[in-house]
Amino acid sequence: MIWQLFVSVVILYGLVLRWQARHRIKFAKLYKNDIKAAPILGHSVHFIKCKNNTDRWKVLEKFGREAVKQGGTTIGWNLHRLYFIVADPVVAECVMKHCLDKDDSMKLTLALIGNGSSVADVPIWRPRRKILVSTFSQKNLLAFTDIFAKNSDIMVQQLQKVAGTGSISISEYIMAYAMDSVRETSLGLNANSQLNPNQDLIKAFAGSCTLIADRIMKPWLHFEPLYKLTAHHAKYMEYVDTVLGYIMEMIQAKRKELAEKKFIKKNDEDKERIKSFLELMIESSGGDKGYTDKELLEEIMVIFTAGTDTSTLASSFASMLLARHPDVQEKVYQECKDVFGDSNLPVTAEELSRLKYMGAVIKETLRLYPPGPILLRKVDNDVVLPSGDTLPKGTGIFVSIFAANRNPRYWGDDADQFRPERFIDTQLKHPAAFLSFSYGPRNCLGYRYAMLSMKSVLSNIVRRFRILPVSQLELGKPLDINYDIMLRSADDYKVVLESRM
Ligand code: HEM
Repeated sequence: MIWQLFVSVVILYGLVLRWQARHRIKFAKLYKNDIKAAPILGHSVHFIKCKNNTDRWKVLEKFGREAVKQGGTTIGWNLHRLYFIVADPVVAECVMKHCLDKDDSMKLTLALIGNGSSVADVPIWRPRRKILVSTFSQKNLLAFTDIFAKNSDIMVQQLQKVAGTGSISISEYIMAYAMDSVRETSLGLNANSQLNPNQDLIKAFAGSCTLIADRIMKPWLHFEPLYKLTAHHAKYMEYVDTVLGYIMEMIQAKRKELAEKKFIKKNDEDKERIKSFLELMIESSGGDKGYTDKELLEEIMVIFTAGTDTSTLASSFASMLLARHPDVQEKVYQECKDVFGDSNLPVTAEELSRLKYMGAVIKETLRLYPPGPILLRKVDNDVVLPSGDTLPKGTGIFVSIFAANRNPRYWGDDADQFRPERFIDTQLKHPAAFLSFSYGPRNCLGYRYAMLSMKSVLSNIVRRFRILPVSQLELGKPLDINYDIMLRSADDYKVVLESRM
């Protein structure tokens, strides 16, 4: 009797879910996907078979490529949840304009970022985005170039110590540079972790990001009440408390400093001082009447999380690609010689703006290896697609930046080849054809910051070192990649540096 009751409840629940999903089921029938789906599990069956993140990435890549094969879009079922998979710029432009809410999986970062603008729901995000935009002004960014120049000089001094000693993992050095630059531009603190690497904040920040990525890839850790019982959660909270405690102290100190300065007349030195994101956010949000300490903490965490790993990965991938394409590296080197001559002075914003070919190398790197290869959003209201079909509320959006950036319809038959000239010779076929920094009202705010920072790093490396592959067999070959919510090198970013001096 109990058994029959249980079966009846399960069947009834299934019917309710199906009735709720009726518009999505109708929509799904309009799209073809040649990748087989299993009953109940849907396409998520392909993830169950994966042994590690490399296997998971292969499945995700396959879905993106399937969308391209089917004309730019396809669908995928994750249990009863429907995802609309997009690898076409025209459709991407539409969904990224109209679907601004992030997928629920982003909520797994809650303890670290809270309601920070990169993950917040639209009503919280919209006013915060306005404040953030004003802090990324051209004037502020150009002032940050001095910080990038100083820190990238320290980075090459560290690299000089290991040049000529065999293969090194270049991302370790670039990550230390990025942490110092982000910390200095966001908090105004010159912490110099490149010279003192064993700092609690650095370890705790890196540890918390690793644990978030690990959790996102393990669906059994997604259910919050159960997750809270695990050792994983305990370790994560230990890291989070260290990071947030440190930044909160900095916020309170800055508030105190600003309150004391209010009554002192500004002198010339004060006017020329570089203002950090923290100070700019306090001012732009309305000073004492603006952001609370908690809101400031959340927005600083956005800059930390959005700004460190992304540009570290891009500069590290670019270094590996330069090692595998010596002809491209030679052109970058010649351009650096034209712009900097024999100067060993810190780079300036004006000089960085003249590095056009290097700009193309960075974009081509980001096109082929976008640090965030997948973008997940959700549909809160029905959206009419360019095809005239209605994308129903409740559907998930999976934009495969990786596949769209390699879509041959927009990039030609050599779309998988590393060819920086394509960013110099030709115009984009569609404004959303290059999606690495996303597109639309919720795109990346750090684009210009990242370009200045990456040019500073790469110009300093290329001027001082010849970057070589670990083996001659790697020459001209694409990179082997891995995934843990970010695209990573499967070869630990290994290169060999040879001093040019
Ligand atoms: C190569 C480097 C970078 C890449 C490839 C990149 C890419 C992205 C992507 C794909 C998004 C998601 C946008 C969306 O959901 O549509 C994003 C958001 C964001 N990025 Fe970046 N990013 C980079 C560097 C940076 C840096 C250095 C900063 C800050 C210093 C930054 C700040 C932000 C912020 C604030 C957002 C949230 C925007 C919003 O939700 O309104 N990014 N970025």
